Amino acid sequence: MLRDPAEVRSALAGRGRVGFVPTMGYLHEGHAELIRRARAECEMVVVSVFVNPTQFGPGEDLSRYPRDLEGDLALAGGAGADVLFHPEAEAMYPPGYATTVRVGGVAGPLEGESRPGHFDGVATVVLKLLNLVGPDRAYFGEKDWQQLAVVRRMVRDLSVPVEIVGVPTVREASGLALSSRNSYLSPEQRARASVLSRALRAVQAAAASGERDTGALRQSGLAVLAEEPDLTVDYLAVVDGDMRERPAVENDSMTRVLVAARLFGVRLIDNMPLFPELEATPAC
Ligand SMILES: Nc1ncnc2c1ncn2[C@@H]1O[C@H](COP(=O)(O)OP(=O)(O)OP(=O)(O)O)[C@@H](O)[C@H]1O
Ligand SMILES: CC(C)(CO)[C@@H](O)C(=O)[O-]
Ligand code: BAL
Repeated sequence: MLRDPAEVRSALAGRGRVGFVPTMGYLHEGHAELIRRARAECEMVVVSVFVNPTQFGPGEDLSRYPRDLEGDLALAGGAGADVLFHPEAEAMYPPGYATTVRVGGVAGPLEGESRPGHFDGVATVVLKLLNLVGPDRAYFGEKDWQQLAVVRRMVRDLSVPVEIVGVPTVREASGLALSSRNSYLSPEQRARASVLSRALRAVQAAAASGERDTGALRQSGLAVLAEEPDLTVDYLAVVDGDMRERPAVENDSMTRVLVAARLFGVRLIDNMPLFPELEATPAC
């Protein structure tokens, strides 16, 4: 394990192609899938575990975010990581730190509206981590679809020399997307949280039966979410590859349905392609 940001690059120098998996820890099988993909494609695999304070808003769950460094070391190593990078917040943001990366466009709607400043924190820490590690490829989960779009935009706009790889969402048998925040839920609550993926599938089914009106597609998902009395919808949106909602959807592999909702006080997000049969991992 490495803790000093100044040491990471030198530890990797001359060791071949580097794959990087940035995380906030409390690793699960979703993270393991990213690490295995990196292991299959790169000579060196670096996983970072850093609960980045700048991407949490006031009143969000920074102080109670789950942590388990021993478990993370075991899971990351088991999935094929060579190095676990776990910096201190003070080392990443030393006194006097005064720079923020702000992505426009794709970062604006949805999570951008619900969590003001969130993507500034994500973009800033991801750029710092990419600069510190210097990977050839960096792996991000499709579970955070908008985050993946924000990172791709930033990397293109700032000419960061890295290939961004998106990895499909790993789910429980119930359909629930794996997420560190699922640990806030009891087993019974977790079973009920599968309502999110059922809502997304209902939207897919409506599209498969020919519906193209965005409002009607949304309604088919909202109707499923309404079956769960303890759920508050934050958003359910059908968007294009630029995260824009349009009156009618196009039969495009980048058309996506995204949902965010609060269930038993826990904020969960998920997404699926509207036309799964067209799904193609977008080129870097
Ligand atoms: N179920 C999953 N399948 C694939 N990738 C995932 C999954 N869950 C998380 N990831 C990816 O792992 C990386 C690190 O995510 P993070 O550490 O925030 O985990 P998380 O489970 O998404 O946590 P949170 O509950 O805070 O959203 C991100 O690129 C994220 O998209
Ligand atoms: C990309 C990331 C590690 C930045 O802190 C975080 O947003 C996450 O875990 O998805
Ligand atoms: N996986 C997204 C990180 C966050 O919610 O802050």
